[in-house]
Amino acid sequence: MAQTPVKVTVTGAAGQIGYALLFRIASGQLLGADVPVTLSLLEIPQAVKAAEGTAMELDDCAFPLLRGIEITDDPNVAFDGANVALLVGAMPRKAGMERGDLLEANGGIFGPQGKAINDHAADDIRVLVVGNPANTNALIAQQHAPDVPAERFTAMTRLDHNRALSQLAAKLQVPVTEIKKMTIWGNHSATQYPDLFHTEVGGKIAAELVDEAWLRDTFIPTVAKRGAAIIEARGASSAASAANAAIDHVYDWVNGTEWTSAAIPSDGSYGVPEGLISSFPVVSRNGKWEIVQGLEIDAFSRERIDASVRELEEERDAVRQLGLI
Ligand SMILES: NC(=O)C1=CN([C@@H]2O[C@H](COP(=O)(O)OP(=O)(O)OC[C@H]3O[C@@H](n4cnc5c(N)ncnc54)[C@H](O)[C@@H]3O)[C@@H](O)[C@H]2O)C=CC1
Ligand SMILES: O=C([O-])CC(=O)C(=O)O
Repeated sequence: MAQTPVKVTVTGAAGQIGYALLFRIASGQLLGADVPVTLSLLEIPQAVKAAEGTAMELDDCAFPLLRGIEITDDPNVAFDGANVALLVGAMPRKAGMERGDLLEANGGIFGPQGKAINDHAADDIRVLVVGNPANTNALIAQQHAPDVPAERFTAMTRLDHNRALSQLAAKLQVPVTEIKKMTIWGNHSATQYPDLFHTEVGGKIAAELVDEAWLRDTFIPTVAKRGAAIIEARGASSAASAANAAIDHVYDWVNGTEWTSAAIPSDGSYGVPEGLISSFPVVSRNGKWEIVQGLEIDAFSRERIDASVRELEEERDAVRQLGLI
């Protein structure tokens, strides 16, 4: 029997991440090479025409797995029956801004989209928030979707994870595939903590293979500030690498994976207040993210995890003050 296509809704479909993402979804890289999809593209009215242009190009690829494309400026239509929602549509930051500066500008987008997901999405909906500040936008969307299980709302720190893998691989002159158990903790922001104390390279702990000054003064800031470095170099924020990370996140969530990083609602593990959407070491089993348990956290790591979590609490309090949650 023909398989029912999976409906994937992408917001901000006419933006730069959208352009790097849609063709990969349609080619089967988001869910699997045998999973047919329909695409729903949500845009603001002034960008619908550009999204239509992208849809024409998608048609022109004749992707065997792509069973339909819908383009709309109405979230209630876009999320109707959606199985996967990639919330990308939001303003990107410019040179000199921190991601937190986008809180007010972008926060207002995610409440109505959360409500539309609540009211219209399929029962198995999975949501990945990419638009910044991603963790807190995910919290806003989740708070407007009381009927959807809270753990279906996640935010993207996979790009940070992949950046950390690449930086470490270059330092140790090993292929990225040699590196296991990399972790990003906390917020997708400059306070994030890429942790090498549980990372393994050839069976050895990565923190013991590099000197402490490099770890503290080069590795951590390079990973945490990579987004700004890309903006500085490219004149625009990361797009293809962000799309790639979104593909990695959803593919692994649906199909299962060993240790990676994802921002998911805290259950209180590792002292992260319950409910905050914070990055953790995770595995995916049976279509669900699970936090890796039982890790020892030393004082160096504790201080950095706490700082990033404090920032998440401040963002949560700020959006409360703004009446967004
Ligand atoms: N979590 C992460 O690792 C990363 C997050 N980002 C964030 O992703 C977001 C998108 O980045 P780009 O694609 O480069 O931006 P872009 O400006 O190229 O595209 C954004 C698109 O969103 C649309 N949009 C705005 N409001 C919308 C709404 N209410 N509903 C639907 N669509 C809407 C705009 O019309 C535009 O086409 C930014 O917030 C950026 O900071 C970017 C890189 C990495
Ligand atoms: O830094 C930005 O504004 C875009 C982003 O989130 C990233 O590249 O990590």
